[in-house]
Amino acid sequence: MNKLNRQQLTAAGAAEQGRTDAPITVLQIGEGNFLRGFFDWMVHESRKQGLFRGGVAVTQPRPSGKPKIEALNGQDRLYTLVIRGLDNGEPVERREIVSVFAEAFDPYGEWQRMIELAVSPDLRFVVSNTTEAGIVYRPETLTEGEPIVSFPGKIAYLLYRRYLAFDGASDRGLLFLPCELVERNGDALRESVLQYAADWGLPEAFREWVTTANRFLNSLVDRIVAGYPDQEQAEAWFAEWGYRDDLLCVAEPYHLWAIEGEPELGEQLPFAQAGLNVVWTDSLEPYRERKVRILNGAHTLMTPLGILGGVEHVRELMEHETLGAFVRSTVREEIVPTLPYPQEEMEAYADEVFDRYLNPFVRHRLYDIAMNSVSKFKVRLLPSLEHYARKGERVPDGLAKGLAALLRYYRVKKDGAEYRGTAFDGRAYTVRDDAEALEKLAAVWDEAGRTGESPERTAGRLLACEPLWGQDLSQWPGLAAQVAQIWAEWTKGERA
Ligand SMILES: NC(=O)c1ccc[n+]([C@@H]2O[C@H](COP(=O)([O-])OP(=O)(O)OC[C@H]3O[C@@H](n4cnc5c(N)ncnc54)[C@H](O)[C@@H]3O)[C@@H](O)[C@H]2O)c1
Ligand SMILES: O=P(O)(O)OC[C@@H](O)[C@@H](O)[C@H](O)[C@H](O)CO
Repeated sequence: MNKLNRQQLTAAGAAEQGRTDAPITVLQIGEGNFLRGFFDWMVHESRKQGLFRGGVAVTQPRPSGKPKIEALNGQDRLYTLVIRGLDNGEPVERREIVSVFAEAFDPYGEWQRMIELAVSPDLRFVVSNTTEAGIVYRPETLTEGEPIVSFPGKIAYLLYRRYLAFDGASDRGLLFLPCELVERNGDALRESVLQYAADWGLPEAFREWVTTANRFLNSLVDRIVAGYPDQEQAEAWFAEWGYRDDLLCVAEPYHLWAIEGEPELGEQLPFAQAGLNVVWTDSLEPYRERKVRILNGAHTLMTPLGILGGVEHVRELMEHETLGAFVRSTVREEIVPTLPYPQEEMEAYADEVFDRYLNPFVRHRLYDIAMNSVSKFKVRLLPSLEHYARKGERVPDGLAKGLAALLRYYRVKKDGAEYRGTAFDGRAYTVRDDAEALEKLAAVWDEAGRTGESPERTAGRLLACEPLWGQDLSQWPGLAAQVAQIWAEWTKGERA
């Protein structure tokens, strides 16, 4: 069977969407599922209605993402998005062949192309999704002619080339739309960019231009994009559609993009006009906190415990008698009360989220959600624990159990290039996270194994890893003992 290619577009009568002559107005840093199931789909929907004419050039943010770029090019830069789930209680299943990519290339191999795009007069938007680990400042040397590794470092250099190319013209700045679930993601990106500019001694006038001629919009994205489905489902669809698609992606119907900015910006990005749930607001905070702390927080809460207990998907976990009840009660009784907004609204959102988790058509793998769980914990769950610690109260049981599970999940050993842990039933799993985080946590667990120290001491040393948590959690009275107590219960076989 053939791979997806442009002929299928023609067959689907979608020639207009298949246009390849639209100018590239968007540079996309991120080839992952989320952007394909969210931003690119929005561009696709807007193009279908003739509201947006630009094309997207997509690049991967890390050298390791190259295979997906190659896979995209291997199918004419097309992919299929299936939107599946309950929409206002009604089951929906829609298939779209998304054709917004005018180019897909490896910025590490084709650095010159990246620079050409950066200085293109057509370019107007830069969209990104590099996970929380991507918008991070890590000192890096600037060597002319060589690609910059980090995402914000790349932007700093590319913006400098644009500044030089247009002689610092104030109308040649770009609109940045980072989708990372980082608090005030636009501000965070801008600050990192400025830090690189300062490190590299770029002129003050350039730094001024970065802040005055460019817009780094803070935004909050909300849609569960589960990515590639189970193979059995994929094969059934391929047989039905008559083509194979390595980049097949499944998402739920629900979507929300809250963007902090004046509504007039919507004229440049006409997503709301296309009928999409895109909200321009002057205050993102309520949207952000509600979503990150409840929806993402609950994901981060359930993931380590689920994987350790041999559960594979979110829905399966929510249907599990004890684990599902654990998640619901921790969210309702321990997370919702920490949010400074009307409680009824927060409870209603939590219930809506539980329903989304139960979407019978989306199989969202805990293992996918588990990637980079350390930085996710810091942003998504730790603020809820802090709410209690700040008041001098003990961390409530559910949140403490989530933390204990996270630390136990990171009981890993290096095995070749991977870090491997062992679930409660002895099965091995691989943990994907920042190398420094893995190295640090593995070292603490290794020492614990060698010295036979008390579990409370091990918990204390894990909690003291300040660079991982942003603070020394071992200083919170009683927390190490609480974690050790939960581990002891698991050792006795009380695991749910
Ligand atoms: N999938 C969803 O439902 C969803 C919903 C909302 C937000 N998000 C955002 O998407 C992220 C996960 O992306 P996905 O679902 O597309 O998964 P994915 O695995 O398909 O893609 C992850 C992307 O992040 C990049 N990345 C990973 N670690 C990085 C690092 N250290 N530095 C730079 N880039 C890095 C990868 O190269 C890839 O492009 C989340 O962290 C969140 O910010 C996802
Ligand atoms: O996408 P991640 O890996 O940052 O986090 C996993 C999930 O919490 C996340 O994808 C949610 O499903 C999403 O944020 C819903 O909008």
